[in-house]
Amino acid sequence: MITAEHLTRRYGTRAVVDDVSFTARPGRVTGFLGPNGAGKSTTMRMLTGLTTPTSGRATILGSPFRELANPGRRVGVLLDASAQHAGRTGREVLHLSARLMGLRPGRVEEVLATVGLTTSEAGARTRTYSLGMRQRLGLAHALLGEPEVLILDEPVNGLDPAGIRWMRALLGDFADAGGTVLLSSHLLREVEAVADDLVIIGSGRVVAQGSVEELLATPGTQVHSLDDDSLARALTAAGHEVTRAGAGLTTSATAEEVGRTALGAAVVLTDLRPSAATGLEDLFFDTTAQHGREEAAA
Ligand SMILES: Nc1ncnc2c1ncn2[C@@H]1O[C@H](COP(=O)(O)OP(=O)(O)OP(=O)(O)O)[C@@H](O)[C@H]1O
Repeated sequence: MITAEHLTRRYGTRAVVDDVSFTARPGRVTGFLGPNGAGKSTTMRMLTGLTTPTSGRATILGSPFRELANPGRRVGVLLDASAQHAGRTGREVLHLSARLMGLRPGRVEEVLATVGLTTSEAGARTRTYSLGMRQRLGLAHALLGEPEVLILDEPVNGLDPAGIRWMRALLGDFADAGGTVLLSSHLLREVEAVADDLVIIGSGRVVAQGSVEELLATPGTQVHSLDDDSLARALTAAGHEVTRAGAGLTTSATAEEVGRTALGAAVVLTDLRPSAATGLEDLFFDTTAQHGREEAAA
């Protein structure tokens, strides 16, 4: 289990992560999706204790990451696949970490086989690796300590379609065995293929979250009003789901229900239409376009 509670990180006066809350549950692959610069890496760095939040809190398996004893055996982390020592071989990188974590002999060979790095690839210096090989080594490193939780920043980046299919199977098996997986991506198609749940972020804020099925099946209504806060409260109180979509709201309520709720709450509607989010792609564009990025589903 990974929990982010009101995580905020400011640089100067700018909040690059702004009040981000979500839970990644065991047995599920949670995709953390957003355009370039949305704040995914900064959030992951806060989850793993590398960046201190300005406010808010993150826990993994019930504790802040920095308080976990032997964290490599609880949480596998892949934040930057290029961060490995360029002059070491893949096998050396893994052996060093295995020794630090006190792992059983044979674990390195096991994990190399899991990620599909051949004997000759494992024996080559990492400076010669392609991006796809780096991702496989990074994943091997994350899996090495047989953790319960995986936190992976853009792990699919650089993999070919067969590699993406392989990654989906591997992460799916990890979650099926009770593990928790959080992986980020700026590419909707990649994450859609891998994730059970999604947290979508734009300009540092969570703009939508839920299971892929829920988010895919977003029939309902898009609404703009002169007082979205009051309308959101009234709709929620009436039992409807409400998602912030930049300026405006998306809700599970029908247009008539929105109209009646707005009347009861004395809120003036300025726009009311069936939700355009008929698929994840629409949803992703809807929720991120207002945040100034168009290339995200490229
Ligand atoms: N140390 C820092 N100082 C100042 N600004 C920073 C710092 N680290 C990140 N930022 C800014 O915070 C914003 C979010 O960056 P972040 O790397 O978290 O985004 P991201 O969603 O991971 O994007 P990408 O997909 O491009 O990696 C960016 O505008 C970035 O320039």
